[in-house]
Amino acid sequence: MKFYIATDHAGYAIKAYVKEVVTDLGHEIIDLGPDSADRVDYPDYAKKCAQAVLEDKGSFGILICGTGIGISISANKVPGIRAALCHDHYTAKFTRLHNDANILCFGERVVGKGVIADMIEAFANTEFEGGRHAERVAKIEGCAFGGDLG
Ligand SMILES: O=C(CO)[C@H](O)[C@H](O)COP(=O)(O)O
Repeated sequence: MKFYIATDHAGYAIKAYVKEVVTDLGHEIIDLGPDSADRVDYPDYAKKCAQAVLEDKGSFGILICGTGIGISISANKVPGIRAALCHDHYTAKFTRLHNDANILCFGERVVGKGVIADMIEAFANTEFEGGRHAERVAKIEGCAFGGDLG
């Protein structure tokens, strides 16, 4: 699998560890910045990662800020992106199974290294289940445009 990763300043410190975990699992990871812990705005990096994931079909993203909230909200403004704010193995597994999430988000100020490694493994090793979930996922884009959900 190929992953793109981006953070804000509050997710910068953990980024090296996350890249190591992804590489150790045998996946590729491309760093979209930032390159220092200087203060930045998370929507800028959410957008960068979301665009990379959409342009590179079949790839996935990892986005990290302090809580994971702002960066996931921002990424989800981009049509076609399903960015999941996860907190544990269960949420990371089920967002692939049921939501076909294409970006994993979490907060550096919220979860520790063990949980992060667990979430990445669950996210990377789980396929979308399809079936009844495919219809629901298809309706998500309807929500994005505020239009017909039927
Ligand atoms: O978690 C976040 C957004 O949801 C940000 O990382 C957080 O708001 C950054 O805060 P500060 O500028 O005080 O470091």
